[in-house]
Amino acid sequence: MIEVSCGLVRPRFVLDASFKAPNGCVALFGPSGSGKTTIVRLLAGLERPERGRIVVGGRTLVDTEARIDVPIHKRRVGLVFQDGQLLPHLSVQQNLDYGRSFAPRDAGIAPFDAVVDLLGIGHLLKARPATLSGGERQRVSIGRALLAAPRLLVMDEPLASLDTARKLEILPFVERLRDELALPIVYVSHAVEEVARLATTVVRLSEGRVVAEGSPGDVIGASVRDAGDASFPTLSFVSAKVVRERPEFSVVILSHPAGEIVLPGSTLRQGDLVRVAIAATNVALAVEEPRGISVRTRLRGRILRVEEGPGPSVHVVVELTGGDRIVASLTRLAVADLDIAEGRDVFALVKAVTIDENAVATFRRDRNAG
Ligand SMILES: Nc1ncnc2c1ncn2[C@@H]1O[C@H](COP(=O)(O)OP(=O)(O)OP(=O)(O)O)[C@@H](O)[C@H]1O
Repeated sequence: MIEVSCGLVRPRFVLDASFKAPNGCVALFGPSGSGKTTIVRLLAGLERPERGRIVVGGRTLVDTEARIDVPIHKRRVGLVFQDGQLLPHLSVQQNLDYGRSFAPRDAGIAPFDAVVDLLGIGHLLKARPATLSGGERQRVSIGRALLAAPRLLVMDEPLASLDTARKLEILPFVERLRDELALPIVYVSHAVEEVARLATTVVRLSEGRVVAEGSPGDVIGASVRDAGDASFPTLSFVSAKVVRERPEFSVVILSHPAGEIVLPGSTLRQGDLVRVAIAATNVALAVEEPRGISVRTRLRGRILRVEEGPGPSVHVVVELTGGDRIVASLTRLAVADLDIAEGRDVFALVKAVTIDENAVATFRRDRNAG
């Protein structure tokens, strides 16, 4: 469990944030200046709250009333920032050793080979940071943080400086930390697709306060419409299992009670349980089964409600056969022409190529499913 309840006042900013999240990956999400990095600094001990408490895994790091303030080097909080911050004059091996030197004696010998293996950096040990790609540098900085035997890993925009291909290279490693090492992670990001993929709990911040807290589906999914952040896309989350791999087309086929889902991607394997984030703008509706159409993903469902608004488009919420909801963004003209209304049976159509691979969460262990 990660519990934060902190207040502090700066000249133009007031933080008054509380959340309680089970172990897993807790994403701090919100617009610029909402207080994400401030919470990171409080967790790491780089800053002190004026009042409040921070408890991680039953260990109190801060309690202003009880005058507890565990010093930085005893917190066992590993930090990974956007720009890796490796020591340039040292090799990868020496950078990793430097991280290991922070591991407390009673933490036992950090499993160096296991960390190197987990992050796939064994072939880089002799290299200098300047000769690594951005993705490799981030893997090394994650390794350095892990070797200090942290009890909590805090990642502040760790992928922000990487392109899509490099992000796809790192995300599976972060998933392994979450699932295989069961290391609690606090993850800061602006990118909704990263949050959709990694988070087990999302804490949404606005102006120093927690405005929503819960599962990704609840906080950034279909059930909660935009709470004042216009740049925030409406996403739906659909969970399904990979039943077939079609490597010749670089796609996999998922089975959902409402129909098959085709996903681009080469890293998913048969049997994987995945949670796919689908943007409402990428969903179309058909009132009868379409034929002779290129869209492969055609999910059966029934319209739950039509969320009227003043603009040209509306959100139509569809309850899929067998569970999960999907939101389609349609013009009001289409809604009128097709007589789209509550209770009507429809097919939700999703073009596979519109699904962002970065937003597909894979759960190889059932405890994180859902
Ligand atoms: N050292 C400081 N002194 C005074 N104000 C600060 C300081 N650091 C940050 N702030 C202010 O605190 C507020 C919250 O900043 P914070 O960095 O936590 O936001 P954030 O959500 O991480 O934003 P971003 O996504 O842009 O990184 C901002 O208004 C910022 O200007």
